[in-house]
Amino acid sequence: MKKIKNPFTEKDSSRKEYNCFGCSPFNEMGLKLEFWENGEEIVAKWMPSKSMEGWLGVLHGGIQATLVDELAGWIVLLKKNTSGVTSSLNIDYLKPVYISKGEVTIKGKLTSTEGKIAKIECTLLDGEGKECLHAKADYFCFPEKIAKAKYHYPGIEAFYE
Ligand SMILES: CCCCCCCC/C=C\CCCCCCCC(=O)SCCNC(=O)CCNC(=O)[C@H](O)C(C)(C)COP(=O)(O)OP(=O)(O)OC[C@H]1O[C@@H](n2cnc3c(N)ncnc32)[C@H](O)[C@@H]1OP(=O)(O)O
Repeated sequence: MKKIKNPFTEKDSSRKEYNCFGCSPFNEMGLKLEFWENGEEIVAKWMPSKSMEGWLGVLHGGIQATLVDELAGWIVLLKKNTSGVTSSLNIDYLKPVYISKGEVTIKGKLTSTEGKIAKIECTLLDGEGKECLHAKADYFCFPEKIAKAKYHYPGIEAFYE
């Protein structure tokens, strides 16, 4: 698997301005996600902690939703070569994600594009590899020019060494 570079950390102003709850390494409260590419799939691994709990021992469903939403956002950056915003997110919570089972894996891919909407599917596997969540996300994609001018999209080459 190929590690994806996070180009948003590289500007001088990043520490002050780059605060994405999902992926900024500078946001103390955030999830600090990092990403890998495996062919068509984008993959992240993340360690759940007690502070992210809902029901006793179970990873909060809102955090699970954030994990797949963030992954889908990066799938747009990497596979649509632009930036976008979540237009809809549908989640089937199939099994509880027990924090005690350790590191979860989130993976997903672009399945189709309908006009400005990228259709993305993601799964979340618990520490034992069991599929606990399946998500379908629709992402509204900005034209690349707008993404560059308004949304700090750095161009696809910035994500690779
Ligand atoms: C120095 C460091 C900097 C770092 C920077 C940060 C890096 C972060 C890195 C990585 C992050 C990636 C991961 C993200 C994960 C999180 C995702 C989220 O949480 S997203 C938030 C939740 N979602 C929403 O808030 C959507 C709310 N919904 C909407 O805005 C609308 O419903 C929308 C866009 C989904 C559909 O709206 P319609 O159906 O009306 O579509 P139409 O009219 O075609 O366009 C809407 C707007 O799009 C722009 N637009 C579209 N096409 C354009 C074009 N050709 N030219 C210019 N603008 C265009 C325009 O501004 C337009 O807005 P007008 O109302 O006209 O102001």
